Amino acid sequence: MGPACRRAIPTTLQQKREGKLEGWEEGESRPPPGGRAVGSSKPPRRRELQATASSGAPSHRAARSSKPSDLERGEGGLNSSHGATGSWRKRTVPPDLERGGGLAVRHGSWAQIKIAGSLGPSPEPKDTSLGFKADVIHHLLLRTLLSMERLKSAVPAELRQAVGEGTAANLPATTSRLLGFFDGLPLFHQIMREITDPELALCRKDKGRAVELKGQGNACFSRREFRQALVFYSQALRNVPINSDQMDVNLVAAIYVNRASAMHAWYRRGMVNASLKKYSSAVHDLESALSMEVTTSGKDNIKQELKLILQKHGNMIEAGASNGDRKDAELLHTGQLNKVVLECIPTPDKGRGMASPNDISPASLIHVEEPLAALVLLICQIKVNSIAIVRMKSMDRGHELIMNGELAAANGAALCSMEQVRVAQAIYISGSLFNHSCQPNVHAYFLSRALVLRSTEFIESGSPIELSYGPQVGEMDLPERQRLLRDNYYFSCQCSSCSELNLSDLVVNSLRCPQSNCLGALSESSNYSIKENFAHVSLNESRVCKLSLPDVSKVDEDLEKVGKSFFQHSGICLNIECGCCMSCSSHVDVSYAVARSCRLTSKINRLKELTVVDNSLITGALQSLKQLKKLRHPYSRILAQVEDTIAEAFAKVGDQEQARKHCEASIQILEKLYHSKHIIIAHELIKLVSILLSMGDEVSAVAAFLRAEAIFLLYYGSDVKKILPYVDALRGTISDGSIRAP
Ligand SMILES: C[S@@+](CC[C@H](N)C(=O)[O-])C[C@H]1O[C@@H](n2cnc3c(N)ncnc32)[C@H](O)[C@@H]1O
Repeated sequence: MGPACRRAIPTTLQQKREGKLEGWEEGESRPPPGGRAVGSSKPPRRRELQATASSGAPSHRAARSSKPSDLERGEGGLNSSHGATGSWRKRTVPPDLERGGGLAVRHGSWAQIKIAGSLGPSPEPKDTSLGFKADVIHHLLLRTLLSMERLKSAVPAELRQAVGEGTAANLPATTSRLLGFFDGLPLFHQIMREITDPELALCRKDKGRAVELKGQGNACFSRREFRQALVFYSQALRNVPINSDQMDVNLVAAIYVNRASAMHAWYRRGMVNASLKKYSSAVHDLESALSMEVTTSGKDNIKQELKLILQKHGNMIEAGASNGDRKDAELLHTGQLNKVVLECIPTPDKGRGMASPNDISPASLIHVEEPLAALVLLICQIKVNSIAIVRMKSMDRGHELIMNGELAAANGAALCSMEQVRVAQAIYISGSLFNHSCQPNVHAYFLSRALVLRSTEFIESGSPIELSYGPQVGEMDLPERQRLLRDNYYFSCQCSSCSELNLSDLVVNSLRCPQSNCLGALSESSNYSIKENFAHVSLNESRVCKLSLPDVSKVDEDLEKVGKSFFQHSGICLNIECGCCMSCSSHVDVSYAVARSCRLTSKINRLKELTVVDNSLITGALQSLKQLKKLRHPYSRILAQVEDTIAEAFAKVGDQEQARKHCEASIQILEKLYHSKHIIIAHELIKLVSILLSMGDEVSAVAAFLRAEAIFLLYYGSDVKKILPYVDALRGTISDGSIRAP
């Protein structure tokens, strides 16, 4: 089914539609959500679309239904006209169709397929040139048109217009023309054969079963399980009797329309989400819609909507709003207008720290502070209570190409790698009251020398507000973080990631279990001794720290698979030495595995040093990758890095399909090590965008870009333009459609 078209409907016709039809027919006692109880005098529900209207969404969007019409008898559903106020409305039926069974087709819009099966006394069924009773023809046509968009898009524009603008007076003429057209269309006959084939459609019918399946479909729809709803509706159609003697016209129509609604739910939900400024959700829904869409015109419409979302998103940044969630955006607004209240509070194990008496929404501006100017020292050695001023530096020409609008021409050769470089060290009086966390909830960056802090997640009132002094979970394992903090800042980290077992630390530098079906991790250097509900971590002989073990009922599936022993043996003493699987206790020779892994990694990394890469080098690197995967844990950082290196090499030789595959593999690992909204994922997604654009896959590029942008906004808010100007340039390029495959 194609998405609702964005075409304006002439006012007079629209007015006719809006004014004409009354009366919801008896039928469904419990329509799917938002569909109004048929026959009820209550106004239809407004929940989602009211929100749409109040968010100032364009009216053509507000007018679309996000519910199944379950109109059953031909008049439920929504009018897809411009100028709607965003409330639910009855679907109106053009006057020309009120006389009996009939249909009108408007290109590109499922919602505009009108069914008027029982609006008035049906005329006597007429035999047609096809030899079917007229009512059967109509419903077979309906079935055809609803389930096979191909047929709909085959109708010439002129005929579509004639049908669309038809009046009661010329109904016989227009429907005859339509039938005449279909009669001469081989595709139509093929579809008719399929529909009337007893094997496929007309035998083994059971109306009771069809009703039951339709009910199950509706129940799924109510729960928003659209895929399953679709399955039930399709099964219902297979069971419903379709012949002139037994066919329950209304039942057939209802199932088709509900099925169409289920198929279309993603699209409509995407539109509603877009109107609510939930851009990430909107992109997800539209991608689902795109994957189900079979027609080129429908796909084009969805792609068009994706681009529009991108533009809207851009406007939102202009307005200073940040992430894609409406609630967050509202909270952010408050947060920005009324500066977040901060309190310096005592903490149990880190001295003083910062918190707020209020909840803080993601991307809120927490703090801005100029340094004590006299004490700004270039790359000075003073570390305690001073903060390193860092800048993001491009490591290749990718960003420059974006800014110049030349990314596509570069054919993915430059992948927009970024690195952080320290340019100065300074003292910030209030800034130095923020404690460190290896999984911070605040991101620190600099506008010139001013320190800016922004929340990257929701922070509950009273919770510690902490930034990272450098080391972070995902980037390095626990012993390394502890060492760095001790060496540079002279404290032993007590943050939550250094106090409780977490997945990332177990896998980041790990070897893989030799048992092929085991996801267990093997540390190459740390030993764990489990006593009661704690794991004591040591490196060689020296103690690193003590971790509490999370409740097994609360740990995620991955952590349980990776470190089963931690949970199975809680309460008793157990040692897990390095080289021993944390899940099944299998052993590997650590020194051999590590040495071989190093050799393989450096072979692959040679690709990075070469400006010209040839295919034989890549083939060698792929072989090394294969071997490396046998040694390293699938979520290990080394694998993420080499996947990234190989992606870049493939991009350089112009094999974008392979570049994409490896870039995506790298992102998947990084999502395990960090989290899906970490800024490192955003930088990787920009590389992916560059690859996708080189492939000419604009739709996927837009989706990846939106994800990246949402993360950047979380970290930099409206400052993203100043810190990462290429993001804005890239958005402009994508949304004005100027990038084409080279
Ligand atoms: C920049 S100051 C932060 C404010 C400090 N807590 C205070 O009371 O003034 C850095 C010091 O705070 C403590 N600290 C900060 N983060 C910590 C952490 N994650 N674990 C333990 N101590 C921490 C350490 O003593 C560190 O040297």
